[in-house]
Amino acid sequence: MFQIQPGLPLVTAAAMRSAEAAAIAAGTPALTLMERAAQAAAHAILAHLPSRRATVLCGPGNNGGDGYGIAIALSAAGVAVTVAADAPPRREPAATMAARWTGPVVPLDAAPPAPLIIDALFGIGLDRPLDSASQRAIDRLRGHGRVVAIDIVSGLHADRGTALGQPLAAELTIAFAAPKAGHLLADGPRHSGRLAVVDIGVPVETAMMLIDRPRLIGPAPDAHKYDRGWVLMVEGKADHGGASSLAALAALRSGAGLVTIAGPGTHLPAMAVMRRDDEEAANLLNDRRLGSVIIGPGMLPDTRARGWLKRLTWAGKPLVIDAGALRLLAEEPVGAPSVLTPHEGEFTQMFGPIGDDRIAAVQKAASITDAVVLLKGPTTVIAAPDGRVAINTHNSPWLATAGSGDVLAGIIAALLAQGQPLFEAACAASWLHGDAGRRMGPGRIADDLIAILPEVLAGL
Ligand SMILES: NC(=O)C1=CN([C@@H]2O[C@H](COP(=O)(O)OP(=O)(O)OC[C@H]3O[C@@H](n4cnc5c(N)ncnc54)[C@H](OP(=O)(O)O)[C@@H]3O)[C@@H](O)[C@H]2O)[C@@H](O)CC1
Ligand SMILES: [K+]
Repeated sequence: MFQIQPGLPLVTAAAMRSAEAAAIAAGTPALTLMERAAQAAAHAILAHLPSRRATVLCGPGNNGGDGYGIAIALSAAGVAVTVAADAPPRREPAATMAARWTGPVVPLDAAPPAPLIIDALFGIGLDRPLDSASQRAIDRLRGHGRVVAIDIVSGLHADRGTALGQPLAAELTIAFAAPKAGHLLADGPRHSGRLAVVDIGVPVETAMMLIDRPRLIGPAPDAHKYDRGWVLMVEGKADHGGASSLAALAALRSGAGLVTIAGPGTHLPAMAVMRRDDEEAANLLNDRRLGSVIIGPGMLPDTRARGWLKRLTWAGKPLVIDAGALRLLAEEPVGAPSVLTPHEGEFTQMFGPIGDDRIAAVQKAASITDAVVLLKGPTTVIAAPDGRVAINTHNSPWLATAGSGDVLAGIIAALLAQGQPLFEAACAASWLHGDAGRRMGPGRIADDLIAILPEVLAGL
C-alpha cells in the first residue's frame, strides 16, 4: 500500500500576489517582505555561487527592488557590486530599497560582464515580451558570467513558462515562498537551472502542486491478495496485444494482488495473470473485490469497445481510460470515476489545440469530462474536476518509447485498485513511472520499465 503525500505547493502569479496581499494585510509591511527576500537571496547566492564581483540587472518593478536589496547585502559581505538599471523603480517598496543603494549604477547598455550576473529585471509582473533595452543587456551578457535569476528568469511567463523574448538562462533560480508554475513548464526547465525556494514568511495556499515521492507502507501482515487490489484489463486487439500485456504486467509489478485480462485471446503475459472471456469478465464487474479496470491499450474503436464502455459506466468501478478508448469518449461518455491518460496527439483530438497554457487546457478538459485528466509529455500535467492541478517533473526522456504509456496505465490501475483516490493515484503513478524512466538507459524498452518497477518500489 502507498501513502501518497500532497505535493509541494506551486503558485501562479495571481496566487502569489494574493498570498503577498494577505501577508501585508496581516501586518507585515511590503518593504519588510522585500528586505527578507533580498537577505534570503543574498544568503543563497553566497552559499551556492560565491563570487568577488557581481553585476545586478535591476528592472522597474519590485523584482528590481529585490535586486537593489541584494546588491546592498552582497556588498556588505565584501562583493564588488555594480547595479545596471535605466531608471530606479518609482513604486514602493522598490523605490525605497533603490534609494538605499549608494554604490555604482550604470545604464543597462553599459552593464559590465562579471563572474556573477544577478538577473532582477522582471519577476512575476512580466506581462509582455522583454523591452529592447533589457533584451540588449541580456544579449550582451550572455556567456559572460554565471547567472542567478531572482524569483524567475526575466523573460519567462510566470504561469506558462513560455519565453517572452530571449531570456538569459540561469544556473540558479532563487524563488520566493514557492516555485512558480513557469519554472516547470515549457521553456522554464531549461532556463531556470537549479531551483532554490526561500522562505520569506508568506504562507501560500494553492490547489496546484509539484508531485512528490509517494511512500510505500507494504501490505498488512494478514493481507489477502484482494486487499492488494484486483485489476481487470480489457484486452485490445490481438495484434496490439502487447499493449494490454504491458499494462496488465505493470499493474501486477506495481503492487496489485491480482490481474485478470478480459478478452477472447490466448496470450498471457505472466503465469500470475488470469484470463476470462468478455462475458465472464462482465460478470466480474459485480464482484465488490474488483478494484479497477483499464480500457484502451491496443484497442480499436469498435463495437466491442463501445459495449465495454457502456458496461463500465453501469458498473461504476474506477477506470483508467487510455489510447483507443479515449477516441470513443466523444460518442460514448463514461459515467464512472475515471482517469484519462491522453498523450498530446490524443488530447488535441479530444479537446482541441493545447495552446500556450497547458495547465488551463488540462483543467478545462477535467471539467468538461468530469474526470481526472493526465496529459503525458516531458512535463506531465494532471488536473481534477475539483480544480486541483499537479505537475510531474520527475521524468525522463527515456520514457518516450513504445508501450511506455501502457505501463503508466497499469500503474495507475494498481493504485486505484488499492483504494487510492483518482487524483492521488494518477499523481503517484506518474512519479513512479518517471522514477522507472530515470533508471532506464540506451537500448531499454517498455518491458524493461516493468522489470525496473520492483527496484523503484524498493527505493521508496
Ligand atoms: N510576492 C511576494 O510576496 C514578494 C515579491 N517580491 C518580488 O516582487 C516581484 C514582482 O514585482 P512586480 O509585481 O512589481 O513585478 P515585476 O516582475 O518587478 O515587473 C513589473 C514591472 O515591470 C514592468 N514591465 C512588465 N513587463 C515589462 C516588459 N516586457 N518590458 C518593460 N517593462 C515591463 C511593469 O511596468 P508596467 O506594466 O507598469 O508598465 C512593472 O513596472 C516578484 O517577482 C518578486 O521578485 C519580493 O519583493 C518580496 C515579496
Ligand atoms: K528575474
